[in-house]
Amino acid sequence: MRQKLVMGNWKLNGTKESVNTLVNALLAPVNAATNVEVAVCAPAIFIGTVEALAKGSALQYGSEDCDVHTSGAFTGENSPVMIKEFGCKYAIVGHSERREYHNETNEVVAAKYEAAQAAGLIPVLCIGESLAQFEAGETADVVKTQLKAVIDKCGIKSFEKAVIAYEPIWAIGTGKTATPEIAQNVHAQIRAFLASFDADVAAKVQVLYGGSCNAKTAPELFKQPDIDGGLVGGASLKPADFAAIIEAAK
Ligand SMILES: O=C[C@H](O)COP(=O)(O)O
Repeated sequence: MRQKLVMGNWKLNGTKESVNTLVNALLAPVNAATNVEVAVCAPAIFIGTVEALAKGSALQYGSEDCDVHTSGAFTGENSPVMIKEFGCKYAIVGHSERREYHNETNEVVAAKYEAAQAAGLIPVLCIGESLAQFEAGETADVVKTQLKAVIDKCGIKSFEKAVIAYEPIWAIGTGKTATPEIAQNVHAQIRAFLASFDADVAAKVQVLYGGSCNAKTAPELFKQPDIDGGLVGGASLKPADFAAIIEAAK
C-alpha cells in the first residue's frame, strides 16, 4: 500500500515574511495528517529558514533542483550534499521549467537524479509532455524516454528511493488540470513501463500528479488508483488551499 504524498513546489516565490507565515500555518494541518506525507520544496535561499520552522514537526522539505557536482568551481549552483546538510529529504530534478529554461536534457536530469541519491536525498523526477506532444498522441513515448534515461544511468532499483511526478506541461500554471481519467491513464502507463523492468519496484514507487492541482481538482485526482498524491505549484503558496489538498489525500 503506497502512502499519499503531497508536495509543494514554491518555485521562485516567497519572502522571509511569507515563508514564515506559510510554514507556521501549515504545521497544524500537516501534524494532523498522520496518514499523508507532506513536504515543501523551497528556493535554496529559504531552505535554512524552513529547516528551523519545521523542526519537530511532521513537515518534510526539499530543494527545487540540485547540481550534479558535490563541490567545486560551479558558481551559483547548489550541491546535493549541502542540501542534505540542511535536513532536506527531497530534491526535485527535471522539472519542465528547468528542462525548458536551463536546457536540461534527459541525460543531465539523470545525472542530477544520481547525484541526489548519492547524497542521501530522494529525487523527485519530473516527467511530462508538451501540449504539441499531447495533441500528437506522443505522451506515452515522451514519458517512457524520460524514464529510460534514468533507468539506463541508475538502474530500475534506484526507483526504490525515488518519487516520480507526472506533470503535463500544458497543465502547469494554466488552470487546465488534466482530467482524472487522462492523468490515471498516463500514471498507469508509467507504472506498466517500470513493471516491464521490475514489477515490485513499479508497485511501490509513488507517482505524483502535477499541473493545476488545487483544492477543487485534488479530491478526484487522488481517488485514482495510480495517483499517489500531488506536486503542487501555485496552490502550495496559499495555506488554506494547500491544507485542503492535504485533506483530500487523507
Ligand atoms: O511543480 C509543480 C508544477 O509545476 C505545477 O504547478 P501548478 O500547480 O502551479 O500548475
